[in-house]
Amino acid sequence: MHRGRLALGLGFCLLAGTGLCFLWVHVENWLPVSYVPYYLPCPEIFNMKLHYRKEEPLPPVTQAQYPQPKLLEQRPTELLALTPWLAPIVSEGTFNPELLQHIYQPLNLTIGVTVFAVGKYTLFVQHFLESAEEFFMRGYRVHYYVFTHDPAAIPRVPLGPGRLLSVIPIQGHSHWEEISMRRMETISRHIARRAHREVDYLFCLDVDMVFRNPWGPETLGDLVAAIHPGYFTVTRQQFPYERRRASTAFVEDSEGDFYYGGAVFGGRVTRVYEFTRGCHMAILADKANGIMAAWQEESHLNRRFISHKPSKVLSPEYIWDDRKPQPPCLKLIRFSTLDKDTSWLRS
Ligand SMILES: CC(=O)N[C@H]1[C@@H](OP(=O)(O)OP(=O)(O)OC[C@H]2O[C@@H](n3ccc(=O)[nH]c3=O)[C@H](O)[C@@H]2O)O[C@H](CO)[C@H](O)[C@@H]1O
Ligand SMILES: [Mn+2]
Repeated sequence: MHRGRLALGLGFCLLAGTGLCFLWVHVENWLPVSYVPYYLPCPEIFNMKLHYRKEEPLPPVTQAQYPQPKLLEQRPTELLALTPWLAPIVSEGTFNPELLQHIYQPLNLTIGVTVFAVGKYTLFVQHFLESAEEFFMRGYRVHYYVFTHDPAAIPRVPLGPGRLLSVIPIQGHSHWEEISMRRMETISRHIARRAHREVDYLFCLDVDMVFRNPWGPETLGDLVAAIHPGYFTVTRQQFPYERRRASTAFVEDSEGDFYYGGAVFGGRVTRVYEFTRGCHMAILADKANGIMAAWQEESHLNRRFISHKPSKVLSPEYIWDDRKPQPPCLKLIRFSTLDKDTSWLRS
């Protein structure tokens, strides 16, 4: 009698167990997959629902051998106007501002700008915003996003009609490299959470800079890069790319088009999302391997622009440096880095 009950009980347990296993296999297929490699410093990004678009991202360009395009290819005072992949290189004289105004003004676009002001860099915000109000996308709707550890330190600069300022609190970091590199992560999250609903295009700029001449709709494009003022006359072997194979930002001697500056990039908000997210992932992979690229996020940006070509390139008019004299090939300077006391600022 006892044996019979035991056998029945065991049989029931076996049946229930098999049933539960079967159910689990099916339910598991429906659960969202989460990839959380244990070693990553910020694994939450893998669990966030960041994809809000339906389009598929463009596949990366695989390595190809071709001669380096030279900005000063023709005459010393004339800049190249087209890349080998047919992206326009924007400089004074290559576009008609009135015509562009007629085309872009009716589109009622909103242009976003991200700037970071952490630590002593809050000192730059006033001059940056005042000069942007004078020269940046005049007559367009503009939304400035200022990321800072200290919102009280951000001055309330008077803004023109249709122009908005959002101050977004972020965590400060003790190392300037970390502050600078973390921008890729913060920007991609900010687009996913908020900016994709608020702006059509987004420019990501350094704050230690000022606008000196008009920056208008000629700069709008899907994915926009700016040629670094320090390297437009040298060969690609001399570009300060990351040259250690251990880094995800590694670039071969035979690769590279222009050396782009980390202080200016942008494009359509969805493309900037993909771009910053890709750079952030590469930075995380380097971190996991205990490596920091030669020029931090600028190295990752340059690596990514080799395989994901910009659709528009801005000449150094859009990213100059006050410490350099204006060369004859640049008819005007539109946006420039201030001569700053770097060691004091970063201390
Ligand atoms: C000439 C030169 O050396 N250029 C490099 C340097 O650019 P920069 O000297 O332009 O770097 P930077 O000191 O302007 O830092 C970049 C930006 O990060 C923000 N920020 C940075 C530090 C800080 O304590 N608080 C803060 O808010 C701020 O918006 C600043 O504009 O560093 C970058 C790496 O990031 C790139 O490698 C550049 O090639
Ligand atoms: Mn800077």
